Amino acid sequence: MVVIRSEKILPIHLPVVDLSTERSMVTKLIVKACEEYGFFNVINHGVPCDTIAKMEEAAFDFFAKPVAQKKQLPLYGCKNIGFNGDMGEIEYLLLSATPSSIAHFNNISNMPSNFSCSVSAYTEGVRELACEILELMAEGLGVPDRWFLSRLIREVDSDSVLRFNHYPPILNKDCKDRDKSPSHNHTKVGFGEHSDPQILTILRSNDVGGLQISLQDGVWNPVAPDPSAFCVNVGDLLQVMTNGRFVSVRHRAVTNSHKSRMSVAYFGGPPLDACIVAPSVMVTPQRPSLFKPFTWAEYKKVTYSMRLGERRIDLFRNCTQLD
Ligand SMILES: C=C1C[C@]23C[C@@]1(O)CC[C@H]2[C@@]12CC[C@H](O)[C@@](C)(C(=O)O1)[C@H]2[C@@H]3C(=O)O
Ligand SMILES: O=C(O)CCC(=O)C(=O)O
Ligand SMILES: [Fe+2]
Repeated sequence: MVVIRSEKILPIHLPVVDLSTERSMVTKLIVKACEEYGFFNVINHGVPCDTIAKMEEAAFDFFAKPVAQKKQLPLYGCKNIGFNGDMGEIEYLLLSATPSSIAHFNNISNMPSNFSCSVSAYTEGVRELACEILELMAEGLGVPDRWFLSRLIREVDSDSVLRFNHYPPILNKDCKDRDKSPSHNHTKVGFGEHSDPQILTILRSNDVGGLQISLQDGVWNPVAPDPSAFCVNVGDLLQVMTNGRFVSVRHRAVTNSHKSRMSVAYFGGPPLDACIVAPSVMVTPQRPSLFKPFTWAEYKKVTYSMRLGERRIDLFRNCTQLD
């Protein structure tokens, strides 16, 4: 029997972390946000407005081009997400963002030069921000090696990715006449429900809402857009490396009926051969090790063989755990 669960929509305000405030305060706030929401907004982040504006302008220019021209770029995708049949009302660009590939963005054929320059500057800015946040997390968690997380995405062979998502406006005609109540939003799924597999995601969007997070099964919490902030979220690997203290929360993006939405996500990932395991301070008799150790190559292989919404992290749980 197929059970159809009705979805509840409850708007939410994410915790806001102001990086210009006192360090010990910031570390505490970040830890609390990652334990309770897996998501937070960061302000006074240090990435220059000009770098963000140039990247966004170049990306909008790219998405405004005719489809035939966009399709010439091998990094471009439309409607199909991944290789396992997932579809969404989305078009996107997916780029490797390792330190060495950023340096070679200019050599990608068909990539307009203003785009590659602005994307390189942006990627360097958000990678630095991701490293800073990972160091604050390590401090907040009381891990003696403050760089145990940031080192993984600073490495030359770190496997990070940059994704530009463009959601054209779509009015869901099926809903139009059926239910006109304001609580029923006439939207379509642009990017289906999933968790991010890497360590940390740094997401930015224009001022159009669409991101929703799920803190409870069957309940979707729309997140208000804030173009002056970065939305940071815990990835699966960080959940493992904190022995489950931080949560990799499922999220999705819906389209807006009237306005174009663009989000840009930097996914900080480690080198393929990095061993993913929680440091000893995170494992105690009260909190035994929840996950088996694995390499990012192993996790990535499983991830890419599965559908977007599948709970891949469960395959790496220790069987003795209770939760
Ligand atoms: C269906 C898929 C797309 C995805 C790889 C996967 O097999 C499952 C995870 C998906 C995801 C979600 C977060 C990021 O957008 C992404 C780049 C990633 O690392 O994992 C995508 C993958 C993708 O679009 O290729
Ligand atoms: O567009 C968004 O706000 C979310 C995109 C996302 O979750 C992703 O790219 O993994
Ligand atoms: Fe995501």
